[in-house]
This record gives sequence, structure tokens and C-alpha cells, in this order.
Amino acid sequence: MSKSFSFHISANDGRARTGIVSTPKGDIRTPAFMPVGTAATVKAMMPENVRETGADILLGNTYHLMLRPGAERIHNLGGLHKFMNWDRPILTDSGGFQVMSLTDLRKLTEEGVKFRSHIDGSEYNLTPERSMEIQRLLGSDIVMCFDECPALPADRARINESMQLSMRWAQRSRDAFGDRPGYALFGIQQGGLEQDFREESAEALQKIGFDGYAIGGLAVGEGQDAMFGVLDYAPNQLPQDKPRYLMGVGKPDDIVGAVQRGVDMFDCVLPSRSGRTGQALTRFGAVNLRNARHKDDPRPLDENCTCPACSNYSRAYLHHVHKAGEIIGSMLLTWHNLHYYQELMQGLRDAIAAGELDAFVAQFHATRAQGDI
Ligand SMILES: CNc1nc2c(CCc3ccc(C(F)(F)F)cc3)c3[nH]c(N)nc(=O)c3cc2[nH]1
Ligand SMILES: [Zn+2]
Repeated sequence: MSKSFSFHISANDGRARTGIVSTPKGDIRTPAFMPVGTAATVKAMMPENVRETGADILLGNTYHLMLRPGAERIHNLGGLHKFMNWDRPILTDSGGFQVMSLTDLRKLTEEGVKFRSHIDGSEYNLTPERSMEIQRLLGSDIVMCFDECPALPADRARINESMQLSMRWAQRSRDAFGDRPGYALFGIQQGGLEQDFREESAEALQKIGFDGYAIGGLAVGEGQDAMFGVLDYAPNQLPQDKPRYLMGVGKPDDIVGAVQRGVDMFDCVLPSRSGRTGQALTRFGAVNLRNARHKDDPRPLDENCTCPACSNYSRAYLHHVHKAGEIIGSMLLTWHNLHYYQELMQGLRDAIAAGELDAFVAQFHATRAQGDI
């Protein structure tokens, strides 16, 4: 652990990199998958078990936590790390994306976003300055700029307007963040699927100067081909010596393709959300445990997996507890899915370090082509 925030790349393979983001709360091995802990919990998991799956860092959410229990309340209780019993790094999103995706009673202006709480209808005014204050009160180690993520599809004029607003908000976020040694502020590139707007956004962010750079505005319904099309150029528009975080991504094959294109950090609700719906993510692809074909199957989900679900339970059991709506069903599949994601990230890190990423990716796709046996 270090007293300051830094990024060291230990190996490259093509455009992919592997390394360490060092923070005072602990190191983050990259490429990294960051489990989503929206309301101060990774749903259906104890934090010590999230750590056991291999996670170095969790995500928290400004939007959810400002509404309930409130940022000042968490601060008065010792901050988010103590509150949720996670003493390693936490990254928090700035709240704008969640406001735009979770509330329809909202007003977007130059100042910020006025909205009503989806919990009790009370009115809030989220600005770059208030978002920085909330993330400071929570004690977040990596703070995200307050930005606007336009819904796709959108015409070029709308994309440009939105990106320009986000760049003005990035400057205000930087000014409000101030000088906080050991804490990091990440800028967020916008610009939709437009290469020229993304270039302009990257230049604007670098002029302001950030500790890391996120690629925002993707994984909003554009599809994998369009997303990879942007990733064929966007990571290279950002500084090569700083971490690159692709927000909201993604499915295992999204992550593999994005790592090949130079992305270092990922977050996605899929492993936890699908774990609660009975969907297991495995080397062979997705397996729906609610399907009747598992009713009498004594085999483990994946005999090569060392997680508690695969070590101690049959497919028949997982099928039963999901059909019966038993809490252990969510616990076991969330644990397996997060374990699988971390194993995939470890495999990617090892392959890049060995200069064997192409072989790893070929094997990844070949195993999935086999389908679930
Ligand atoms: C799913 N697709 C997607 N997610 C996106 C996100 C949210 C990422 C996030 C962060 C924290 C949490 C928490 F629940 F753990 F807190 C949950 C999700 C974006 N966030 C911002 N700021 N700009 C973007 O342009 C952007 C684009 C995004 N595409
Ligand atoms: Zn497993």
C-alpha cells in the first residue's frame, strides 16, 4: 500500500496492459473487475466473501447513498468503508448517470440536475460541486467527475452539446475536488459513437488533468459491434500512463474484447443481478439454473470451479432453491458469478504478463463455443 495514488504497468501485449493501481487503501490489480455495491452492499454477499472471490475494489453509488441513508449520515458514522465493513479501495460514481436512468421527474440545466427521489419524492439538486462533496463525505478513494451520459441513439448535435456540457462539468468537478493527496479524481470521456467528439473530449480532459480516465457514454444499448468500434480508437485517445475505466462493461466477452483494446478497469451489475435471477456465468457461457433440465442433475455447475456453489452443491440443488425462491440461491450464484469474473480477470492478467493474450482469447471463445454440457 502507498500513501499516494499511482499506476504502474508491468507488461504489455499488443494494446493490452497489466499492472497495479496503488492507493492508500490497497492495490488494484489490472485489468480489474469492480463488483457493484450500489447501496453499500454487494447484494447477497458479505464483504469478506466478496474479497474471497478476488475483488480488490468495490463500487458505491452517490445517487443511492445520498437519498438513503444520506451522505452526511454515513460521514458521521465514520464513512462508507467503516459503514459497509470494506477496508479496501472504493470507487463511487458521480450520480448523474443514475439520476438520468432512474428518475423521470428531472430537470437538466447548466447548473446540474434537479430531480425527485424515487424513494420518497423529495426534491434534490445534484451539481458537480455537490457530487464532489458527497463523494468526499462517503470517503471514496476514486471519485468520478459529474457528467451527462446521453441516451443513444442521438443525433450529432445532441451528442456534441452533451459532451461540451460534461467537459464544463469536468472542470467544475476538478475545481471542487481540490487537492486531496491519496484520493483520485477520474475524468469521463463522452462523445457517443463520434470519433471527432471523443477526440475533443479526450483533449479537454487532459488539459484539465486527471488521475485516471473513464470511457463513458457506452454500454447504453449501442451493441457490442458499435462499442468495439469506439474502443478501436478511444483508449488510445487517452493518456497511456493512466488507468482507463470502461463504465458499465460488461458481459465476459465484452470485457475480453475491451482488454484487448487497452482498457484496464470494468464494472457491471451482470454477475450479481443475473445471480439473483438464477443465471450462472461460466466458461461455457450462461446457464439458466431455473431450466427444468437441471432438476435431477447431480453434477456441479462447473466441476473445474473452486467456488462454494460448485464445490458443495449440485445443479439439482441450485435449480430447487431458485425455483423455491430461497435466499441461498442468490448467495450461491452471486458468489459463483463474481468468482468466475475474478478468475477471468486473473487469466487475462496472467496471459498479458506472459505475452499470450491471443492464445488465451482463442481458448476463451473455443470453450464457449462448446456450449454447456
Ligand atoms: C451499464 N452501462 C453503463 N453504465 C454506465 C455508468 C454507470 C456505471 C456505474 C457506476 C457505479 C455503480 C454503482 F451502483 F455501483 F454505484 C453502478 C454503475 C456511467 N456512469 C457515468 N458517470 N458516466 C457514464 O457515461 C456511464 C456510462 C455507463 N454505461
Ligand atoms: Zn463456481
